[in-house]
Amino acid sequence: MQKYAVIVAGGTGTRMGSAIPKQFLMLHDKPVLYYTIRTFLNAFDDLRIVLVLPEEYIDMGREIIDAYFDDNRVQITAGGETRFHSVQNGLRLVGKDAVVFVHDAVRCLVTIDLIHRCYENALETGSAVPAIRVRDSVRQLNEEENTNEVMDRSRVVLVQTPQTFHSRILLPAFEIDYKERFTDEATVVEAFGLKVSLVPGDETNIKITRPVDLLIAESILKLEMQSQDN
Ligand SMILES: Nc1ccn([C@@H]2O[C@H](COP(=O)(O)OP(=O)(O)OP(=O)(O)O)[C@@H](O)[C@H]2O)c(=O)n1
Ligand SMILES: C[C@](O)(CO)[C@H](O)COP(=O)(O)O
Repeated sequence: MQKYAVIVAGGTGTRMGSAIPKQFLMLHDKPVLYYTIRTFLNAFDDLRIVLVLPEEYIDMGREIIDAYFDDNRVQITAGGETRFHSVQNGLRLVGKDAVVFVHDAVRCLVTIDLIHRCYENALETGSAVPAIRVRDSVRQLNEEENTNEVMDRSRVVLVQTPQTFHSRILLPAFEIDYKERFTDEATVVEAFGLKVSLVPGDETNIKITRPVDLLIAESILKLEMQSQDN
């Protein structure tokens, strides 16, 4: 089975507030993007990457690929106005009979185990959406009455990437017109009329969104590097 990872790095990182988009910030001694690409390439020898970048950062992205990776395995394309549009652009380079991982470039601590778990589940059921349980109590805001009420947290999960699908599901699903609720692939596939299957995500598979996330990622990476040394 062909395997593609569409790695979306087309955002500008407004919540991070850095001079360059967060996917290019340094984590330890390499750009955030480097770790994401490395893990996917190491997960399967025959996996190809479609890297989606902001138009104005394509040269910077290409420099990272040239410096660290086999550029025969990585294709670059330009992103769009929202994450949905960036995924749509990336999917144009994906083959028809394949398993497709769609992954946030800024979830750079993704593990090979999680990628394999998603692959196996997508082969079996057509989809795999990683998710973790919530640790905090959860409340719902009722805007109309300006009130709030507790929710049953055992019925709530936090959704991660790589969201993984057979291309025969994902490609037609992404022909749909954009809606604001399409914050991930699962919402698009559901709008296409299919259910998605959840798999256990990883606590450490965080999305670097705000400056504090970069500090957390740095600490997790340090721990991982220490455990590899021992
Ligand atoms: N038009 C966009 C917007 C986002 N992304 C990517 O989608 C992932 C998750 O998005 P998010 O964390 O929201 O990144 P940004 O949009 O860059 O951040 P912000 O919302 O703070 O501006 C990131 O890897 C980001 O680069 C993308 O490819 N194209
Ligand atoms: C795809 C995602 O990472 C799943 O949790 C998330 O929906 C991306 O959201 P963002 O607002 O674009 O960061």
